[in-house]
Amino acid sequence: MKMSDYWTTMASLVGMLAFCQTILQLVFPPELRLALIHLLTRMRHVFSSHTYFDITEIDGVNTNELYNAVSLYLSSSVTVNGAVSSTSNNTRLSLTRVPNSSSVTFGLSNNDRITDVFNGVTVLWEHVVVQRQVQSFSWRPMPEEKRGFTLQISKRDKALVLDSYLDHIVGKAEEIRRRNEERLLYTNSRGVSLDSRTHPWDSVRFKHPSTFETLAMDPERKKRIMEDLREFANGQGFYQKTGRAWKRGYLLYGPPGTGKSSLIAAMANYLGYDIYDLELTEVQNNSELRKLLMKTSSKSIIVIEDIDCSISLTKREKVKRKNNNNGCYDPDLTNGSGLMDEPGSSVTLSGLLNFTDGLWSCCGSERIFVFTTNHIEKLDSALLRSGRMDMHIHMGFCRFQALKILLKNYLRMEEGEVDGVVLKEMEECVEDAEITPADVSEVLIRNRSDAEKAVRELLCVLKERVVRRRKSGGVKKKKEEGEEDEEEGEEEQEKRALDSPNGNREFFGFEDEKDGDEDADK
Ligand SMILES: Nc1ncnc2c1ncn2[C@@H]1O[C@H](COP(=O)(O)OP(=O)(O)OP(=O)(O)O)[C@@H](O)[C@H]1O
Ligand SMILES: [Mg+2]
Repeated sequence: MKMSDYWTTMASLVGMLAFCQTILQLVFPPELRLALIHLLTRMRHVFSSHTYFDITEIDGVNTNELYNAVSLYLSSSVTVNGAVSSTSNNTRLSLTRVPNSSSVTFGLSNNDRITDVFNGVTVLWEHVVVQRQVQSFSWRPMPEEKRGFTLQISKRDKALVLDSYLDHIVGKAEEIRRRNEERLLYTNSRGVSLDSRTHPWDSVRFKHPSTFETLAMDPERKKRIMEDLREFANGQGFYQKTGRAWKRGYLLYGPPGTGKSSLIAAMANYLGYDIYDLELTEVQNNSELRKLLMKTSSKSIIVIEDIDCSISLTKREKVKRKNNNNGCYDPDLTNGSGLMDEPGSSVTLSGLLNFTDGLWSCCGSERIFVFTTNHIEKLDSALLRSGRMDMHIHMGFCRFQALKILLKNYLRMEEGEVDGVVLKEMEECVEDAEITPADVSEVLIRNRSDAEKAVRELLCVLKERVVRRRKSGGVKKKKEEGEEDEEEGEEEQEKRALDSPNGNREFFGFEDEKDGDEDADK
């Protein structure tokens, strides 16, 4: 018998069995009917070219996590770009909105089907809902309906499901869950009791609109950061294999208004993480800092803004001056700052480094530390040393690529829609103008109802700034260094400072400090 004949015969047999099932439902009493239906279903499955997997909502008495995961997963495959995909037009969708979420999710209605394609294999999902038989007594009341998903997959592709499809579904569902839930912004306040019962962090809903799409930044750098974040979030296996704590540190530096806080918000929105905004000045000592860390959840970003303004670092430098032994100061050998003078009285650099680096940083997992500063040169070399913060990101003045993103954000103007001559002029002067994205935004917001006017005014502002800077000697005639610009210079400077111990001292302002001290003494 030919293969095709074989399958045709099988298909007619399966069809016949299905027909018998329907007849049975009409003719026999319920108990007998149920038993025969079971028998016929089994026979149908034996002769069918497909394998079936049942995923019921309640497994014994416990809720089946896989059911919820499939439900969420299918809700995402139903909506692609807002359009209904991979379902026939007849498919009914149910709409749900979970508490604390602003987004609506689609789901498969009762007894409807949907196809999904994974690694080139098409599978069929059916949402099976049947009425549960009435229970006379139960310790745990069951829902009236018995719900489950049936996955139909070709027998030859069975291994695929067991190997990777279900893992894929669980991973995707987790991602959707995080995306749908609203994120929280936590902050610490002074004097909160840190006993085991109270929560030292206050939280509010975090609804910052900043995303990587709206962030005005060079697209290449943006892409690199996004890849880095994605790799981190998906890197559980890597961190386990290499024996590293599953955490990552970013140092964002640059002038005010260049988007450091906006980048943090974009990171949180991108990964769906909560933010812990740690106010270091409110933390009384290292042990309080440690307790705060212990009460953060995983999948979170722990932020310390303006780290150079933190009291601990200033104190540390004062102690360093007192203890200075011919400039051979090593922040890692001493235990940091004011500790020696005032034990336990304040947060010290070593306490902070333990917080990010030491054993305590590993309680919990999947955490990102972000420090920001306007003055990287004021930071202690111990914080900048390699291995401390994994990525140093310079947020600089607005450049042409970033400017175009801002025009799109605020005026909805694509590159082609702006007058070519004006755009060219902007390109020529934007770097010399040394304008922050915040200042550009301000001009655009002010004139957002009239895009033409906004662009004209922005060009005037840029030109004025260039003229002003030229007068004050801030702009060189023409950059002979070509593209070797200031940003590169700053990063180079940072590297050089770290490489050389003497350079280090200058770069991190140890020389300036003397003046500062003298001022203070006066
Ligand atoms: N790179 C950017 N992309 C998009 N918007 C930006 C960017 N930089 C600044 N802005 C705009 O300027 C405002 C201030 O930016 P933001 O608070 O992120 O700057 P910052 O670098 O954190 O400043 P500070 O050092 O003062 O904390 C933001 O609300 C945002 O609208
Ligand atoms: Mg900020």
